[in-house]
Amino acid sequence: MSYKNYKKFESVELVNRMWPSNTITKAPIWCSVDLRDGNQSLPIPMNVEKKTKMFYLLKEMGFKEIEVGFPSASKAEFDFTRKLIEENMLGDDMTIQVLTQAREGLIEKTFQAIEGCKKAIVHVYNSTSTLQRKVVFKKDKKAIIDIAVKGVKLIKEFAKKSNVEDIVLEYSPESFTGTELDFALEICEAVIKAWKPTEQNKIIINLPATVEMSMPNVYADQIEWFCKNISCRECVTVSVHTHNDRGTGVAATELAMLAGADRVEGTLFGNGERTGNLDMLTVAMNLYSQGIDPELKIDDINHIISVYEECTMLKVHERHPYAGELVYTAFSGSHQDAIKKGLDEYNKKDNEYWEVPYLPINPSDIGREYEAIIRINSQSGKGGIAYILENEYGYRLPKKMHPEVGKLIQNVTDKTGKELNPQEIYNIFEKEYFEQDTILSLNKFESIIEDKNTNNKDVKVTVTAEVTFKGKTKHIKGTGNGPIAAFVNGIRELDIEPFKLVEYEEHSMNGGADAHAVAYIGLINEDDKIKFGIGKDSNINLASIRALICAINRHMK
Ligand SMILES: CC(=O)SCCNC(=O)CCNC(=O)[C@H](O)C(C)(C)COP(=O)(O)OP(=O)(O)OC[C@H]1O[C@@H](n2cnc3c(N)ncnc32)[C@H](O)[C@@H]1OP(=O)(O)O
Ligand SMILES: CC(C)C(=O)C(=O)O
Repeated sequence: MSYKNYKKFESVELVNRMWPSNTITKAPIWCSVDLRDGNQSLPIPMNVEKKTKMFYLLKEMGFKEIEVGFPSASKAEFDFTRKLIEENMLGDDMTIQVLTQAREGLIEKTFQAIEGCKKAIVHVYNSTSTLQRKVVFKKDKKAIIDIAVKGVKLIKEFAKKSNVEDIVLEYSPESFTGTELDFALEICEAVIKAWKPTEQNKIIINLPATVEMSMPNVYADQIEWFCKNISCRECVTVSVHTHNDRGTGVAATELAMLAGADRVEGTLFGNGERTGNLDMLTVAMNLYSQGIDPELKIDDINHIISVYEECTMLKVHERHPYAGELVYTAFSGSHQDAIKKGLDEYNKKDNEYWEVPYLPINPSDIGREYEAIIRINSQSGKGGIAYILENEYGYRLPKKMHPEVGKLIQNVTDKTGKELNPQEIYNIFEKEYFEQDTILSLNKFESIIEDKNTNNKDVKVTVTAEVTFKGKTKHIKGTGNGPIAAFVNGIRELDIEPFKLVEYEEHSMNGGADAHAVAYIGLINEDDKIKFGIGKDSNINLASIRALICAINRHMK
């Protein structure tokens, strides 16, 4: 490796740079190039059937401008464009965009492809970069301008003859980021002069980072410089089209929007040449998470992923922003703890804004509500485990019980090193608290409130019960100010190590006919060790007694 083989990207001389102080307040005009730029970079390009499927997805999502292909490139591209038009697949408010090189035969074929369409954007490009002028075209600047202008004039002629009611021209100085800015401006001015746009019939000038060559702030400088220097700015829709070679395609687009871009081209999940195009979904979700309407329908991200994966045969990465399988999941203890507390707090009141630690958006906004937000492995903590037991199984463990249950599960994840799914967690929990070998068990139970007329303080409860203790049947009787106290007094005669009841919580579970009470009891023994028991029953008194017996058994085990 030799870093000396590479040259530094020159910064832009921009006086009174404005974009750093600007803010984004609305969605740009979106244009999906999935069916063209996305398609041209696939090992197996989409056929007409897959393009149709992808088209309907983009339509459903609310894209009004879609680059449907490069009709002069192949039969599939041409046939798909025809199908769209002939089968009337476009919505009234939609415009198709078609790409062509600035070559007569290709332009002619492009116009044949869009025959009969109401409105179309004809997108013509030629590379303008210093490098491509030298090594690909071997032409000077004037000759490169000639290619563009001739192409535009041809489009104008074909447009006059065409039956398409409304034709918008888009011109891309391809490899804009590798082009001297003054030359990019010069060629665009020549194109504008040849096309003669007006405020009502604007031209789209698309400034692609065909290859991402610099930091996103430099791209923003290029866009601001261009917007400030182009004549007839009001007749021009400035469009950006970034790629992701340095991994900053999203950042470059967002800064370009600050710098004056009106329109954004990109693809779903950033499919496209090499490292891909701009991921439009990420930009849209970034807007959404700042309280700005993205003007795209993204509320069923799983559906979008499934159509995308089927059509492109690519996979959305597990860590993909907003969409990846793991992005709404926390394995690590401190994250889980904070998420659980944040969700508890959020669900308590009518909050105006979503604010939950580690979750920039509410996953349910994009249809991810059924996903396990918290997943458990050896990095996880008690908060996450408590979250699973509560959310999946309805057990609201007392806070003081979390360390005990956490340890129970962590012992298993430490041993196996594997992730435990909720069912596996529940199985361990159930075995520990409901299916343990018992030293003490309850066979029959009856409680009588002795003095109904006194106020609560003086209520006396007498409990009679049959229990099995160390394999022998025993009948016990005890009195106390409640069923638990009465039962505790009743079992004093058994040979049970002394304990003190220090924690008690209860809640109901499920509803209607299937309702249960769940009680949690924490006992400390003479060594000051706390152990919890859980009891579940349709009767709250019995739930408490069962919790007490469970805690005793766990202590004596
Ligand atoms: C950055 C981008 O994504 S741009 C879009 C790129 N997408 C695609 O290329 C996908 C579809 N393309 C194709 O199927 C084919 O390239 C076609 C059908 C368009 C053209 O095919 P061909 O003419 O057989 O081959 P090819 O593309 O190699 O043509 C290169 C010639 O066109 C010239 N050329 C390349 N781009 C342009 C342009 N935008 N305008 C005018 N001429 C161009 C080249 O200089 C070269 O000229 P030469 O033959 O005199 O050396
Ligand atoms: C045709 C142009 C806009 C392009 O796809 C690119 O430069 O990446």
